[in-house]
Amino acid sequence: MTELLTAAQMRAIEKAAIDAGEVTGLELMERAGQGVVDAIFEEWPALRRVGETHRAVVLCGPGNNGGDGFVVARLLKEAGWEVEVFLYGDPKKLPPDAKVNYERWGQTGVTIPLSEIRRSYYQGAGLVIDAFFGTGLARPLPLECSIPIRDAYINQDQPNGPRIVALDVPSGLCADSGFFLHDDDDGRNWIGCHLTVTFHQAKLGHYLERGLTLCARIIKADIGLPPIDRRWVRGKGFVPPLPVALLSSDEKQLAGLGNRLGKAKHKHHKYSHGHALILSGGVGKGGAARLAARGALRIGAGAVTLGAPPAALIENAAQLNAIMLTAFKDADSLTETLQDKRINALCLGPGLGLGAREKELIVAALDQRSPGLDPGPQTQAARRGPGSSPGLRPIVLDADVLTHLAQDDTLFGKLHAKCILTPHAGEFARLFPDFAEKLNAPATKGPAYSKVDATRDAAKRAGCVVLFKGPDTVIADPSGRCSINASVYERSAPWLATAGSGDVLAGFITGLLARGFQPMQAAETGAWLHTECALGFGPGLIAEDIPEELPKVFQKLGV
Ligand SMILES: NC(=O)C1=CN([C@@H]2O[C@H](COP(=O)(O)OP(=O)(O)OC[C@H]3O[C@@H](n4cnc5c(N)ncnc54)[C@H](OP(=O)(O)O)[C@@H]3O)[C@@H](O)[C@H]2O)[C@@H](O)CC1
Ligand SMILES: Nc1ncnc2c1ncn2[C@@H]1O[C@H](COP(=O)(O)OP(=O)(O)O)[C@@H](O)[C@H]1O
Ligand SMILES: [K+]
Repeated sequence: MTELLTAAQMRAIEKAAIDAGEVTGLELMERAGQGVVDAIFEEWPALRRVGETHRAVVLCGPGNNGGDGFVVARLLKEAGWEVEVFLYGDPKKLPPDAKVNYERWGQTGVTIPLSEIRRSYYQGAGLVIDAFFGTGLARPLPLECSIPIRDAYINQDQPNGPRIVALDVPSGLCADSGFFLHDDDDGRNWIGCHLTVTFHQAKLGHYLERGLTLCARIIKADIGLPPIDRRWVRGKGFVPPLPVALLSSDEKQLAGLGNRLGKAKHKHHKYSHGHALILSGGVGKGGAARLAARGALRIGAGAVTLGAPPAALIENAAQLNAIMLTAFKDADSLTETLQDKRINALCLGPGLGLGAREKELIVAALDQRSPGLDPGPQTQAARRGPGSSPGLRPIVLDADVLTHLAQDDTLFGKLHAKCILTPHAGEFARLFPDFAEKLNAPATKGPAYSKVDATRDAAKRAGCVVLFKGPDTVIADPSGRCSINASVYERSAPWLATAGSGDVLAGFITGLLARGFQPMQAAETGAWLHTECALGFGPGLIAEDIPEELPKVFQKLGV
């Protein structure tokens, strides 16, 4: 699984390798620069053609990101390019490795102070290298630096305008949060690029917030560092928190998922695949719950029952076939239904309603204890896992339930380790106003408080898994385990932002819980499959299409 790193984790990995004598900082910088040049030629093979004049403008900053820029300048020059290098800052103050590369570059070319750059420099340039700031950005991007990048961006519209390549991160972007650091609204955030080449591992900021649009495309250059060492993570002092997993489509992850999803195959009857109960709202309000129910059934729950108020039974009966239907007059009837130990996962929220009856239903669902509860097919794993609390049913809490929880501290206090909260940004802000305020405050200093921080804090406070939706869906549990399901780059599916899509996601997760998945695993797998369905269907997708795409995704996974 791909791990996303913070700037501090990246520095710690680098330091450990250097301290162990495995590599020097200078070697890492050389490999970084070489990795960038290789990535550029791979991305745009025409730039490699010999016998043609190619020109590059390299914009260097005062730290090691600038040092990488000097290496790129030298290597391009060695490949026959005309190269102009500009430096923001005082060359005498460059850190040691960057200074060595500044001097090496000085043997073949000149370095011009950034203050002398003019728009005309971009004319005829095939490449602009943004090496102002990387993981060390601590304050907003100086205007002096953002203007040249903006000018390059303007020039890109000219015939043969330059391709802009960001080293590590587009300068100005906080590598931990994906926020653009700024202290006012003066247009500094006019940055962007065509390609971001990062080193060793991608950083959190590439997959969060503005990073999703500013990085354009990410290539990871291998600079020969070892993977993050688990012992450091467990040992005292090593840059906690844990690295964040990126839910991607790499082969290892696909094989693991296929394996897990395929596990229930050989069970004997429908109830050994679990039984999910989804509560619906009143008359005319059942669509969201029906979408969730369809999602739960398609994802493999053996049986799915929709619980509706008596007045809404006929309306639901007219629309459901494989999904069973039952009436809940009040909380007592829910408690009675929950005597059925085969019901092993619940979903409350989509279209449920905001009245007193619904609140009582939530209390009944959260309070229920059933000592003989069937934990589902993956019994052993479920018993061992952190969310295992015998007798408690896993519950997905979405939509209206999140509003109830935001309004009532007692209700919030009833959350337990088998709950999963699935807020979108608005719901998150109602539920966790203090974390949302920190998250939405202007990001002026690096590292800025991120969506990962907010989701981890929320999971800790709630004592359960929180899945914070968006194109960058962040999932965390109270222990700090965290992952991102990012619908960007090769997994971009903006058409997933369609009415009812979140209800289907809630249903997917509920169905996986019924199948015995642990809460964190159910949330991660549900979110990943949700995006895969959208990718498989393509534009034009409506919420009803999402569950119907699952069989094809399963086929691809070999389930
Ligand atoms: N880690 C690794 O394994 C490898 C890392 N490598 C490369 O190193 C990069 C990280 O280098 P880095 O730590 O020197 O930070 P970088 O981003 O160049 O900037 C720091 C400088 O900028 C300054 N400064 C900050 N904000 C500012 C602002 N707004 N306005 C003005 N100044 C500001 C800050 O000054 P200070 O805050 O101390 O005053 C400091 O002088 C990384 O992204 C990658 O490209 C590779 O070589 C391969 C291996
Ligand atoms: N730009 C986007 N790209 C990909 N997925 C998105 C995007 N915007 C939202 N989503 C996803 O779409 C779903 C929307 O859910 P939600 O906001 O609850 O909508 P609804 O209430 O209409 O179902 C979530 O799973 C979210 O992660
Ligand atoms: K940069």
